[in-house]
Amino acid sequence: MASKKIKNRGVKSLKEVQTVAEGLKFLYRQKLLPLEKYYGFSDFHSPSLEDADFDHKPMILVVGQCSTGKTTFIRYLLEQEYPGSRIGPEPTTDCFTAIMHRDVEGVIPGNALVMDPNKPFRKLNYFGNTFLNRFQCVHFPNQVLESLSIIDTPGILSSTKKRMSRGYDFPAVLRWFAEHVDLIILLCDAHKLELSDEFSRSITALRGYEDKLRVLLNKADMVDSQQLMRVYGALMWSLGKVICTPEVLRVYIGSFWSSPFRTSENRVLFEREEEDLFKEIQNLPRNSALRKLNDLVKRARLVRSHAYIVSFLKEEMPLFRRDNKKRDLIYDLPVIFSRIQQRHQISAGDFPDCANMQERLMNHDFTKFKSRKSKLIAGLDELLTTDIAKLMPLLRQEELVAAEQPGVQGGLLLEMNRGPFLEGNPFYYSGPNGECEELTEEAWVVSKDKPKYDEIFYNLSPQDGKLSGIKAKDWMTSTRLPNSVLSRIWKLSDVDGDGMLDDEEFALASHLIEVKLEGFGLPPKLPADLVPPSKRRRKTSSTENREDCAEA
Ligand SMILES: Nc1ncnc2c1ncn2[C@@H]1O[C@H](COP(=O)(O)OP(=O)(O)OP(=O)(O)O)[C@@H](O)[C@H]1O
Ligand SMILES: [Ca+2]
Repeated sequence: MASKKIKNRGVKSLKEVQTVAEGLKFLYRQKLLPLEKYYGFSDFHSPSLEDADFDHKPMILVVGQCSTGKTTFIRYLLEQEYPGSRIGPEPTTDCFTAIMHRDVEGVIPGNALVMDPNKPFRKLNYFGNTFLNRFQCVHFPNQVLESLSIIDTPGILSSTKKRMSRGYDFPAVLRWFAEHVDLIILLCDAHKLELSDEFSRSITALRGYEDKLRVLLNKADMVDSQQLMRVYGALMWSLGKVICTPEVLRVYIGSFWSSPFRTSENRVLFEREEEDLFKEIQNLPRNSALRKLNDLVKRARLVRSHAYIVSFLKEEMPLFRRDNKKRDLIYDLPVIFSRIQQRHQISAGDFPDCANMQERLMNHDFTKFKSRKSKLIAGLDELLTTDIAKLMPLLRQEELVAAEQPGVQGGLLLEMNRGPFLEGNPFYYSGPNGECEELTEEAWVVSKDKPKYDEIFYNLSPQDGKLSGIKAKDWMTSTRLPNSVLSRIWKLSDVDGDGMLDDEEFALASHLIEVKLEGFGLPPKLPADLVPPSKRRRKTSSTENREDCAEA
């Protein structure tokens, strides 16, 4: 789905805007940005927003401790390794990597990336050179990436690894990304759940964005059910200490890679979980406008509380003995917070983290703060009370249009709801019209093992030379490969799309399973030399006149 690029059309009032993104940009520039600048919001919280922040495709941030399987998960989702990625038991990823779509493959280093006005990363400049040396964008053609971008991150160090300084504020960078992405996927290792200090600090940085946070309890097939329950409990308890709303956190349990499950014990659970997760990812583009609106409202509320805090501190400063007063004010900040909350009827949730704010305030000269400017605050109140509401009809309209779109396609998401591997839609599969390969002279790669596969095929008692989807599924599931992979194999093997496998299609499926078990990737489309001989056709000028070619 093409992302909508909204040009700055010189909109003068809210009535003129045609899209939600355009409206949000207009409101931001008119009513929020002046306030942010006036009260030095970016010195305390996050840099100001730019047009690219409202236009970009949905983004997913993948975070987690070292070796929890972040890069593996991304490869699984894309069905493709990204250029330069490394996977291994030792800490491997040391860069923040934005994985994006482009027709040509390439890498853009951080310093150049923050110069590009069309990418939403310009403000990362703020985190300095050490960070930029650890930031890059890799781009290549991939169907999933046509509708979303993914951010791979360096592993959060676990307690046993010696803590080394990163040279940049890792939690602050995470927080910046958390603010700008649509979904945060936090991976944890069910097999080795030891949560470190850096983990707690990083999770704290995600506070306020819990609505985007999903936890993946990965490698869950490596432990038995009883241990899994214990790990799940321990995880929720640890997260509960750092995140205020652990009960609403969605945890997906499974093993998110294309290798077979270690045991079949919880297979059905893992499969359902993965299906739910993939559905959520698939729907990201549909919910993108609403998410951007939500984020702007959240930001506006924080800006409002910031304005009250800063102007309060300014007004409290005396002419003399300022240092003492500043110290007292910082010490009293919790009390000041609640006084402002009561006086202006602002909910505590709109306020920044108090300890963080105290730390930041130390480095500021309070006399330089600005006092209250009622006009600016009134504009902001108007934004929150009436302007956003005016965008609602546009939002509904966009949601209706988006609901018609298929959502994210490609990679493992390609075959969602297809083949006999998902409930509710057991055999439906519309054949790939006109995708028959042209007749080639190439031999069928599967031929040499066909007798071996035939034996299994006939043992499964096919009817009229074909194996039903249910029977084929039972057999394919016994390989313990995840359903998402088997579903892809099904799609590739059921060449004529009749929801059944004949002997050749079965041999092809078995061949692909072996390929997968040996650790190779699946082709996105069946290559010519894999198409079963009886399914090979010659392309003629008239489609009706397709002539079946005899077996070689
Ligand atoms: N679902 C899984 N089940 C079992 N092992 C897995 C799973 N996913 C990944 N692994 C293994 O875990 C190790 C770490 O994987 P990977 O490099 O993807 O993790 P990472 O989180 O990206 O690590 P880093 O933080 O170092 O970048 C690899 O050896 C990989 O093969
Ligand atoms: Ca990695």
